[in-house]
Amino acid sequence: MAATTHAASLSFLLSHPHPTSPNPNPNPNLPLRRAPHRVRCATDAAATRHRRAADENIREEAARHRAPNHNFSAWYAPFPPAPNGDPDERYSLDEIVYRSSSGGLLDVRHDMDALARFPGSYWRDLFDSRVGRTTWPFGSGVWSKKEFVLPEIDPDHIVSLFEGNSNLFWAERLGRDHLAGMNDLWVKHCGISHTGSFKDLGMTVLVSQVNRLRRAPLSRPIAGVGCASTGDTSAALSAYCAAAGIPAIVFLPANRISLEQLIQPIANGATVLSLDTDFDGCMRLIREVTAELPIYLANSLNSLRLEGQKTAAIEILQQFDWEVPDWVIVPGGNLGNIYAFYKGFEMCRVLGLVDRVPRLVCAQAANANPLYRYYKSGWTEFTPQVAEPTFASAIQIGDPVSVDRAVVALKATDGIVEEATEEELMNAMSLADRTGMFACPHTGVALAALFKLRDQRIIGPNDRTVVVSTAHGLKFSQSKIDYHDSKIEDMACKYANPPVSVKADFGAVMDVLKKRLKEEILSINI
Ligand SMILES: Cc1ncc(COP(=O)(O)O)c(C=O)c1O
Ligand SMILES: N[C@@H](CCOP(=O)(O)O)C(=O)O
Repeated sequence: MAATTHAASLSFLLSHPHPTSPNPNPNPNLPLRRAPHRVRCATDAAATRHRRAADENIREEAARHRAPNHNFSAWYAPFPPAPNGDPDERYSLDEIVYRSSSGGLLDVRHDMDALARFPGSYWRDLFDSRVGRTTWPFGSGVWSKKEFVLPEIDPDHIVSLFEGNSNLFWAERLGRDHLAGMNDLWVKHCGISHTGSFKDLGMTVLVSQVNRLRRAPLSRPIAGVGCASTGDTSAALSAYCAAAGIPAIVFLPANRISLEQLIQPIANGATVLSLDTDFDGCMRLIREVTAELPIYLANSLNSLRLEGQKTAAIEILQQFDWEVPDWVIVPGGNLGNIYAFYKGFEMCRVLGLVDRVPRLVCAQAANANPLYRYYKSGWTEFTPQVAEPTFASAIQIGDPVSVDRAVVALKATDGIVEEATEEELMNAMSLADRTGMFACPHTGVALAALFKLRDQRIIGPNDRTVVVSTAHGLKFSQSKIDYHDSKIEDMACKYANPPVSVKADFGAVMDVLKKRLKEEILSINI
């Protein structure tokens, strides 16, 4: 352990150090300047003022435009700080460590004093100036917030697939017609992403740090990166490792993930172990294996992942022009993401980008609801469970590693935990699809929680509410096929919309359409 003499000062959990001197140094990243040594003709110069030379790639260009070092830094510290523990316990991010000396979780802490030397308006403007560009690495929604994520990493070590910057969808019809006139309902589509889930946000950070560790001068002996997965972490890990040329090893519970998820690591060249156990069993095994072999652990037990995932929260604020929504609803499984959202919102509050944080709701499948039960016990008793199968298969987790992180997030935001039965989550997903989405069952869990909280009038009609969609619906097409085939035992499948088989004959087709469109046709008097 690299204990230092510094107090583990200003964590973001402490109260807000007021932003002091504006000191907004000119943004080092924009506009891009041409290399002085490259000569272009005068007519070309105006048109291509912002373009790099043809023989230079965007990494090389970024290397020429190195941002000044403001001494921003980050390190690992125990989570939560142990009351009787060593207040100076901290570890460099270049160490390979997943647990504190007492065996607890770790958290990435930032030097908030250094960041707070710039006012909130500086950070808002800087982040806004980077959106939607191709500048390395800031074109990524994660790395556009690099100073809040991994401030010290060299851009040349970053492994990015330009993740983030995901769509924030105004769910106009779902809110108005199906949620008693909600007019400010939004869905943050984190699943419209490179590998089809929000895991890309964390994986770019983790794999970038591994890339840094493996390369000179650190040259750490890391043979590969491994994870246990319900299908999305494995897809993201495999893609980022393949992009960086690093071996990936994934442990999957046999027959419990979708075909679309399974094919992703196979296609990306990962070593795929299909194990005859559930996710919690895979998690136990990967922890044992990474303790024995030089394989770096990529699950969210590793707090680096959450640094990337928290940028989705910052992005939501940015998309609302730095206005804070009232509610954010997140489906929860291993429970890293709910904490990541809290961390992103809280960091923006502490640094003065916004003045409050939203209330968080964690939504669980009733078949895999250890957090919900804990919440209902008044946070008195946490009991891990053997999670039952659920259509929201990526959250079939009974012993979540980040349960303590989730509790901190929920307590600090006056949060709520809700659950959804299989029928509730499939109906919520299918109803959302009928209003133009193509949601995954996990998003269905979050939507079902919204329906309940709206019914109970806990969420009001004008509350600005964001539902976090965590994966792309196309990854879970079999569940939709079963639903629309009404093939699910004990489920009415009330929004099923099976295709109609019709003879290829004009009269037969007309009969079907007249029957189907009867009311619409009558209303326009054809
Ligand atoms: C699609 C999807 N949604 C939600 C979750 C829950 O995220 P977390 O495990 O961070 O709670 C996961 C993974 O667990 C997931 O893959
Ligand atoms: N849904 C996850 C489960 C593992 O979660 P992690 O965030 O701890 O990696 C998956 O897709 O594997």
